[in-house]
Amino acid sequence: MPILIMSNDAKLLADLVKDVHRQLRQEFIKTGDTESVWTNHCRNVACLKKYASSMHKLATEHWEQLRVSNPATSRINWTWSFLQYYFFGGGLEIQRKKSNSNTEWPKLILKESKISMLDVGSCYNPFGEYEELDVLSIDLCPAVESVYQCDFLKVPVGEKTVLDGQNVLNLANNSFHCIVFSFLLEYFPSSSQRWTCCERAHLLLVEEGILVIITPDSKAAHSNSKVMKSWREGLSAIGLKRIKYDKLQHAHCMAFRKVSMDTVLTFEDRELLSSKMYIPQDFHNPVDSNNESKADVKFTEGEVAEGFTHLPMFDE
Ligand SMILES: C[S@@+](CC[C@H](N)C(=O)[O-])C[C@H]1O[C@@H](n2cnc3c(N)ncnc32)[C@H](O)[C@@H]1O
Repeated sequence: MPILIMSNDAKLLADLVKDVHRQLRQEFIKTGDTESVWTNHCRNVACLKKYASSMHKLATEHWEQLRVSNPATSRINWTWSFLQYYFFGGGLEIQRKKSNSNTEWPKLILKESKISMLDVGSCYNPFGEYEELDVLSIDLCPAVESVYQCDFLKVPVGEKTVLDGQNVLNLANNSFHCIVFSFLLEYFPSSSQRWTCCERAHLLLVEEGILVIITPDSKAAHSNSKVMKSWREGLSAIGLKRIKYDKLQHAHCMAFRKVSMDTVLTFEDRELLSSKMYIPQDFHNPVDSNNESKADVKFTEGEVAEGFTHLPMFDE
């Protein structure tokens, strides 16, 4: 297996990206106020732009080399090959048979044989290269012109998808065959924001549509199996059933199938399910002793040390 040796340039870029994640977490731990931390972050245009150009460069100039030398390490290749299997290679029919229910599944219609994809936190539109995908790429701060500006946490969801220039004004319910969160969820400092993203994905997907979640981790699969299990349980409670999991060299790659339409959650349900979307970094800062959700998750010191402390392709 080829080893990724990070050049000095790649390390600087990765440090910049990691620093933004770290600062957001620190602000959140200090104030406990997700809303104000997020609003301030979104106003910091200089920081967003620096992040966007660093991430773009890191992915296209450095990680791309690894993709070419060892395609099996690529989150982009993994996603594409899973979508081909599911939508064109009989995977969807296999899932219907497996579910063993009498559900009358609606016909899943591909427009002009294309899979409509929403790539959230796209940055540089990595899925734009595939002709069979009709991609709407969105980002808080796009690095390239083909990506639309949109805060996925806040954008209204309704009847239609409405674009205005380079901005997304509205996203349509039940309209996407696939939604991708590639290296997105760990950007957020709170598990409630990660949960909001997943609930929104559920709303936006057609029935039997696929949510792909990719999260960085260079450790062995078992090191964070507890975290991945927790995410799986949370998402299954709203009818997003995990049907594929692979551990790549630097990432966990997962596909969730939307198997049910309606989920009515109480405030308490939502609190509990949000807490399932934790990442080990949520508990790293020693000043977070007031963080109540800490009591819900028991990590041994070893587990914390083995956790996502290595934000993989960012750390090596
Ligand atoms: C680590 S980068 C991942 C880029 C790309 N998906 C990849 O796999 O290389 C995370 C991206 O998520 C974007 N992002 C963070 N919060 C977002 C939000 N609320 N709405 C849209 N994009 C967001 C960031 O601006 C950043 O470009």
